[in-house]
Amino acid sequence: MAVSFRAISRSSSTRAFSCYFSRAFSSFNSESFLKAPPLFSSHSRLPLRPDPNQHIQWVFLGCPGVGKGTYASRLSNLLGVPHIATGDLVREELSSSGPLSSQLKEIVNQGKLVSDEIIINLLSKRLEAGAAKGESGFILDGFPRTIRQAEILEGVTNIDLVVNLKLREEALLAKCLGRRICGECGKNYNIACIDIKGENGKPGIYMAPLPAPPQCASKLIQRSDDTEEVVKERLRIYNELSQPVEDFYCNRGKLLEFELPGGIPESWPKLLQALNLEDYEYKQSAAA
Ligand SMILES: Nc1ncnc2c1ncn2[C@@H]1O[C@H](COP(=O)(O)OP(=O)(O)O)[C@@H](O)[C@H]1O
Repeated sequence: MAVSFRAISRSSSTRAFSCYFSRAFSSFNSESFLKAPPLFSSHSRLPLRPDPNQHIQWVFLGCPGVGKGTYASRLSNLLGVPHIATGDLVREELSSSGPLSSQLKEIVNQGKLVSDEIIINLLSKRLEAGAAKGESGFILDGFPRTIRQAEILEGVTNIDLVVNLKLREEALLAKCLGRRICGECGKNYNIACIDIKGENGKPGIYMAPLPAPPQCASKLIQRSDDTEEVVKERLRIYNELSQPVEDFYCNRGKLLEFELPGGIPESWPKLLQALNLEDYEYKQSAAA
């Protein structure tokens, strides 16, 4: 099935982009963009076991530091679909010696967004590579971030579900500043201990640090854009651009809002419950 770009050629503002994306996606095998019914039904009370044949096209939205990567990656393991984070694609490009590298470095280190054109080019290459390996479905993390990206995505495929992760503003900065990554295996850890007291009817929130195991502890690095000044700019830009994207998916009945009640032990079971999913391995290890 060929990807049709007609749907995104409705206005002159999107026409230029549709031409660009016709080229960007021209060799892309649209198998990875086939529509499939959602995995869960909000009316069903039965917990669903992940079905390996199920095609999933989900998006994770949320502020920098909210934990999109953590939860999207856990769900991707559970559901057997790739977790595709546009931030990772940007960082891979940054660490390469490709022509885009120095241009991207300046943008990312200022906390600004990369152009829609560059980001979709990186994403379409990643999807093409995945389709060539037989990947099917995806959980997108960090895309779309602008209304234009959302419109373009909607024009080329059907997104089944958009999960909007939310966390108290006070915790976001601390979480970004505490983030550490293993330079070898790429796993994320966090040294911040967040303990916000409840006030004015708002519940408190406690998020324990996520320490690195011994094999990663000596190899921890901090992202160059996780400095206070840059994180504040990323949060400002996110807050400025996110509302129209949330409205876009809300109007289409695809948005699931999820307020994180705490760290992973509190949030993961509740998120699964909201998605009507069960993680049998996690249940067993938690009960042990
Ligand atoms: N969809 C996107 N559109 C534009 N730029 C993006 C997008 N996704 C990632 N980037 C760039 O990569 C950087 C890192 O992204 P990410 O790891 O998702 O960080 P964050 O913690 O800010 O959500 C962003 O600050 C931005 O420069």
